[in-house]
Amino acid sequence: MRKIVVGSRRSNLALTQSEWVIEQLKKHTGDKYSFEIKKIVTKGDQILNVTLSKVGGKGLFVKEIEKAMYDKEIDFAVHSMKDMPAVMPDGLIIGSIPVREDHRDAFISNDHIKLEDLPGGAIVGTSSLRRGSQILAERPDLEIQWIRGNIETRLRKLKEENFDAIILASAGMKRMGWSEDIVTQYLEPEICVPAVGQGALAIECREDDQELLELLQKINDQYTEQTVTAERTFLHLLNGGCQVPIGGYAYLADGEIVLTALVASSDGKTVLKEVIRGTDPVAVGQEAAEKLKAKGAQQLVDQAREENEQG
Ligand SMILES: NCc1[nH]cc(CCC(=O)O)c1CC(=O)O
Repeated sequence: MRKIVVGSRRSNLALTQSEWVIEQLKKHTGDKYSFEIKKIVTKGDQILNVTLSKVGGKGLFVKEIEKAMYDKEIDFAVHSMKDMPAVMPDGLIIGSIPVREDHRDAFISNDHIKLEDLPGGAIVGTSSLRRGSQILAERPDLEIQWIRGNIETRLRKLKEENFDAIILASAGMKRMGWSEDIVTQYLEPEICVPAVGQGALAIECREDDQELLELLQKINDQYTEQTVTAERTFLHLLNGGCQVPIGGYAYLADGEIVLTALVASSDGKTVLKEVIRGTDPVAVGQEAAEKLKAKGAQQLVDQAREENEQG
């Protein structure tokens, strides 16, 4: 019997996701394998009081985990797809993309007041440029304030601090089994295009671990893989990092991928959006990037990067 060690961040969401993946795998393994979770503290978990986009973005949550994988202290790790960098480091691959949870953002307000009914000047907490921008595009009279911390911390801050509403990923809420009584409304992509990969998981492992790769493929979901590939191709070609509001969401309809891609300014005054259809996920992602660049997306990305570098 092989013992498979799963590296996980120590947040409740990360642990829940790792446990969920182990449960799915166990349906295919019988007692051929045993599983153990090893908790790993990442840099991103340590600096929770700084704006994420200012300290280095997505890589923050995955570096330590990848080192443990190279050192063979762990065999695989479960990440939220939206926290994954566009390009994988040498020797590691995404060995499996399981079926996606809810892709939408969840709007959560005190007293369950809907987004359209919030009074002018109401304060919405988010640390996501993408969410802030799209909320302001819809409701320019609201105020966006940065809020940080894991899901539990943000929900506590909504109650205890001066926020009228916050926005979280539905997927995180649902995975924790909390959504029903807490969420005020789910924001459809027409209102708020989700983060690329939102709701999906990425299982990362060593590329030469054939035995594990074979096992992980059993819980790979083709639909999710194709749609996420379209989204990630777009993100990669825009090369925006965390510094500019970018969103992307794809679904399949009549055998075609339908990708909605968005690049915007942080104040929500400029919103560039394209809907692209096609059968090849990579081609769809490429076309979305090209069309948005033709509309001026690259200038938005470059402008945001300059502002960020100036402090
Ligand atoms: N930004 C952090 C993050 N990364 C992944 C999730 C959970 C949802 C998912 O799997 O996409 C969250 C929380 C959130 O955005 O509210």
